[in-house]
Amino acid sequence: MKILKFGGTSVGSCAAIKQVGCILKDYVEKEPAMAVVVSAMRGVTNMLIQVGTLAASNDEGYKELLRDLEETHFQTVRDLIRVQEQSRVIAKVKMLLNEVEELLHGVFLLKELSPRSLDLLQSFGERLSALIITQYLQQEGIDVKMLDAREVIRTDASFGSAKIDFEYTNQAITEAFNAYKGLYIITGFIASTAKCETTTLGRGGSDYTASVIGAALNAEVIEIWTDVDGVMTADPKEVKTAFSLDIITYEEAMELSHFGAKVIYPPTLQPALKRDIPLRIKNTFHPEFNGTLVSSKSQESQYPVKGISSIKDIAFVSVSGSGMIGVPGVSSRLFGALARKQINVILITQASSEHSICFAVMPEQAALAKEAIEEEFAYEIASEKINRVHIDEHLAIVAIIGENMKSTPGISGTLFTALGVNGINVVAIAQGSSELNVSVVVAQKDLGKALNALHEGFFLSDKVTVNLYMLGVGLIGGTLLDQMRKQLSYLEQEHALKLNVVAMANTKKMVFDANGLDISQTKVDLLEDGALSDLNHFVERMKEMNLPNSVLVDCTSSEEAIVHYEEVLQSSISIVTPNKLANSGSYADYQKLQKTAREHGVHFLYETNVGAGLPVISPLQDLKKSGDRILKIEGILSGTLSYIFNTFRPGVKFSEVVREAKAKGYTEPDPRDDLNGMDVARKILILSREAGFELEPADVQVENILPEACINAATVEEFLVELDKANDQFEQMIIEAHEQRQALRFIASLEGNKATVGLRVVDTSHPFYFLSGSDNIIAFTTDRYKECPLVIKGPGAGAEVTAAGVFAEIISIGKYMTSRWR
Ligand SMILES: NC(=O)C1=CN([C@@H]2O[C@H](COP(=O)(O)OP(=O)(O)OC[C@H]3O[C@@H](n4cnc5c(N)ncnc54)[C@H](O)[C@@H]3O)[C@@H](O)[C@H]2O)C=CC1
Ligand SMILES: N[C@@H](CC=O)C(=O)O
Ligand code: NA
Repeated sequence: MKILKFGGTSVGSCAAIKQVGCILKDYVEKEPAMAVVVSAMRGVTNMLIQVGTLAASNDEGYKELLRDLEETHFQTVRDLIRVQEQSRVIAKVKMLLNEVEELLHGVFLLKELSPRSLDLLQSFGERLSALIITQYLQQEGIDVKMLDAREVIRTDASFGSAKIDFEYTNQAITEAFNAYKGLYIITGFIASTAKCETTTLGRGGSDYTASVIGAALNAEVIEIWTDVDGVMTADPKEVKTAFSLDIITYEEAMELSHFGAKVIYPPTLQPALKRDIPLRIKNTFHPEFNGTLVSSKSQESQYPVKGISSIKDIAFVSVSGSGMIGVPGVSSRLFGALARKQINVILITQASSEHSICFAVMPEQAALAKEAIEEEFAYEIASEKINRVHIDEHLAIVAIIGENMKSTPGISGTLFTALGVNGINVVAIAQGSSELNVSVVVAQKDLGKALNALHEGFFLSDKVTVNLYMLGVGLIGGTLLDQMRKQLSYLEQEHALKLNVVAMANTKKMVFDANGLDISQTKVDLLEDGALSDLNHFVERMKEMNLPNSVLVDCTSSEEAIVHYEEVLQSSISIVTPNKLANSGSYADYQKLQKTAREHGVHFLYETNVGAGLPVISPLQDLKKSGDRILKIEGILSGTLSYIFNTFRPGVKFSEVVREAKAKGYTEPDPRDDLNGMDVARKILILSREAGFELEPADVQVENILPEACINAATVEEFLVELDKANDQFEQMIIEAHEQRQALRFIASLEGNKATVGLRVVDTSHPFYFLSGSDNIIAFTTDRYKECPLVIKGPGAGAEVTAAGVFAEIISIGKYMTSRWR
């Protein structure tokens, strides 16, 4: 025998009831013996309570609400029942509703809704739905009969949450099922006293009905049909990657439901559980899916943790003081005082120092808890042996749950790593001695991030999602977007790395989507409907979204952007950037960012600051880390200036070559930053710092090659016009060099702690003579590379290579995140 229970959403509309009909039709062919318990239509119980409350407060408005209630049911009949049968069924429904009307009229006159009347009033929800469903199923040719549970389930008169008389009830159920071998449609939630007064069974009442009937008939399984795919690994509203579990134990179900999984309410299933009757949670709207089996059997599973659950809002109460150490009876007095005030304690922690006891309660009980404890310990508080009670609010509890945790080492390692790398502070920890549940208290604002980080750590360790905030989608950012678009599915399939662009901004617009923007669209389309760009808001939103594994990708050249770096790193968000400004300001600022990133366990990566996509900074860092000493750095660090002096020849206009470099995407947004040596100065400054020298910007000697008028031009266009006028001056320089078989090279060097940048003349014997395109060349002379320097050479500017360098660093963060779980 199978017992099926359909909850409110499963019978909440005409379409849903039709769906139930399909499921049952399918079942009756294969499963001759079964019974079906139904809840009231979705929202109806609440409406009944509301209408009763209005009537009791002598508010005529109850009549209108009653009409809505009538209409809901009439409309369902009209939608489900064939026209020629409608009036007959509507008459039956109307008879029940007339009773409701009479009852409410009495409540209205008496201005009182007693628990007894409320139970009777609520019973109509199930009686109406069972009636309509029975009529519908009969019309569809399914042989069914309605059973009003009040005929078989007997309770005491504790209205609202009545206690069942199992002896009578079990007997009555058996007799009812002996008398009729077909399919019963049974009202959930309601019962009756020996004096035929209607009662209800309290929270989870329809589940309880199914369980009581299942236990009485020793059912083979109880199927709870709802609107989700069984019990999920986490709340899918919070964790998009949550998935449903095949099998869990009663205890796991119990723990999960205690911490907020609303799918079932196991306490009401006790009668069935006592008889070891398994439950299956199924989705009415996805019936072919197997759902979750809840039974006494624990199954070997690839996941030691079965689910992650939470309580959104708790208050954390701390009682501390020297007078607690080694004094027996303190906790008994403490919890006794709470119990007397009916305060429910959700979680308790005590450090072995015994100096404090902390516990969590619902926020609405916090003040009462404080009062109760301060009253109980008034003497100790007055004599300063115990401190005043301290309450922390806006906290939440996250719990990992699973029977197999007890036999699996490393669970807490994963738990704290997942929280730690995402900058989530753990306020308190509690683990039951059964090791079935490990709970941590965290700030409420971190709850979503904590759930996602833990879910990733325990269930998706073979796939990591990195959330990207893209600031600046000009040449480099736009190219990066193009490159990512092409690689998304490859990275996901071959490298278990999902890149989620959750925000994008340029100077004009900004857009956000925590689920990930659809980057198959162009940046123009994506930004079209965005809000007006505002960097402060952008950073605020980043913090509010509070997503795990977050990275800011700053592809601007903006001074305003770097102002936020410290705050971003402090929010446990990594940064990847080609923007050189942050590392080329004051040494103190440079150091501060390095330190902040280290302290918060996040990455600050900027390989593209020097040599674009060429590996320059990381090899230098490796030399330094492995104990080498940097003696000298010499190089051509500007792709633009390299291109210009590799291309510029007598007879060619200098300003035209500059325009070409700009068109090829080598230059800074303002090419003067290249030509005035600033960009190169920044790069040698960054390299010097990476090499261990504490240089300030003013320590770099820069020889500028631009005429004054070019420097002073108001816009890039005006600058290019001015540059046209200076062509002769550059022509003269190149002619002289060519005559000597020499080349012009813009060289940066660092020796000791002296850094210079300027235009030099080199002959064919110089290693920098033979270069082409946008080549950079960098020579490191070190203790280990003394005779022959370590040389890195290759294209050092351009959109594709730079974006690729940024992309590589994003991937390296993803890889690091994946490696955490392996
Ligand atoms: N072109 C190259 O070969 C290389 C460039 N870089 C660096 O890459 C960065 C980007 O360069 P490009 O893409 O050429 O610049 P770009 O001017 O084409 O794009 C900059 C983007 O940043 C946005 N932006 C600027 N300020 C902003 C603000 N305050 N708020 C929001 N958005 C803002 C702009 O709207 C634009 O989308 C620069 O820092 C540059 O130094 C680094 C290595 C090589
Ligand atoms: N404008 C820069 C771009 C790379 O940093 C250059 O020309 O090198
Ligand atoms: Na580089």
